[in-house]
Amino acid sequence: MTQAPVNVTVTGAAGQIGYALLFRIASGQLLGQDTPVKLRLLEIPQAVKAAEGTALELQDCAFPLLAGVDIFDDATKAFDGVNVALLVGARPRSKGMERGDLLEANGGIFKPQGEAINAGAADDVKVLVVGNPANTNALIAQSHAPDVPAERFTAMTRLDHNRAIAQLATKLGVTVADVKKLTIWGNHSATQYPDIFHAEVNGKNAAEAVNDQAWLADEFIPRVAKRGAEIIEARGASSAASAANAAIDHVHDWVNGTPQGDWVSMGIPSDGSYGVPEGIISSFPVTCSGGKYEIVQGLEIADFSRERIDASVRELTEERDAVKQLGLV
Ligand SMILES: NC(=O)C1=CN([C@@H]2O[C@H](COP(=O)(O)OP(=O)(O)OC[C@H]3O[C@@H](n4cnc5c(N)ncnc54)[C@H](O)[C@@H]3O)[C@@H](O)[C@H]2O)C=CC1
Ligand SMILES: O=C([O-])CC(=O)C(=O)O
Repeated sequence: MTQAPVNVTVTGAAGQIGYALLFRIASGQLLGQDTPVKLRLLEIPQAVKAAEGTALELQDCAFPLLAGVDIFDDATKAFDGVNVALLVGARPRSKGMERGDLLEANGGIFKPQGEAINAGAADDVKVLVVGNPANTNALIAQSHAPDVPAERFTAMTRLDHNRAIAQLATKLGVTVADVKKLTIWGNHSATQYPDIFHAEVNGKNAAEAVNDQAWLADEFIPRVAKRGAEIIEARGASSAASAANAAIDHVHDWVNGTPQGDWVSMGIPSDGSYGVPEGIISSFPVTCSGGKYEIVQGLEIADFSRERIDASVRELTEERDAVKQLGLV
């Protein structure tokens, strides 16, 4: 081992994404093969026993990079000294629950977690919110962590990004490695906009290579945007391994950088770029280097894209206004 362990806190550790995520973090796929990790698992009291079971299995893997596993049911303790926080545990929508109820229930989770991050996180903390509604949950946590730089709070749209790359590669009969510069704009919801107009396939413009507006508007965009529902319908449970994979990709690239000539999609606090209101946590094309991300600037946005970006951003501002009314931000 070449350095001190990095503290990685995972909330909802006993859930299905947690189970797919923890082993990959412990094996070095999150931060790299030179970086030992200490896992700090946060669960609600009823699920601590299940988290303990997962910890036994982590031990049984004898991962050389795993420097320890601690389990908590108290957010303040779980986030003490955290360098990378993966906020996965969230309140799912139950039958008859209105959107406002869902936002309020999640406020009860992400407000205290934001406060705990503010109180105890390491100076270099990076936060990824996976639990839905991810963008607005990230906004809630961020607004309760005034001492942490706002840009450290991010929301996951990497699963949407990866889904879009895979659909595009299938359509064009190329490999996923041939597809670059795809963008997810907006919310991690059915209003998100997967944009292929700046994407490249083997160096050629992807929209020109597709040359099929009907496929783009009526198949590709809705398929990517509603893929979560398609998985639930097929599997009887929501995406777990692919969500964990995307969380690994998101943090890995944030920490280690994006490859030259490509970019990724991250839900990040808007700086006003591309007409997205400052402060809301919306998905943008970004490049990462030296542990920081930067929005890709200067992309031309035609009317087709503008309408769709605006619709998703409108939903995000409505969510922000709703949590504002609830006193959560
Ligand atoms: N952003 C994205 O692309 C995706 C987001 N998701 C979301 O990720 C979240 C987790 O999904 P799953 O693991 O499948 O759910 P799950 O229900 O299997 O697990 C959630 C876990 O969170 C725990 N939890 C609840 N409240 C908590 C709290 N206050 N502190 C700590 N832990 C808490 C629960 O006990 C449970 O073990 C859901 O909100 C889901 O909608 C899922 C797929 C993709
Ligand atoms: O829809 C869900 O609950 C899970 C999700 O976010 C996704 O698969 O994109």
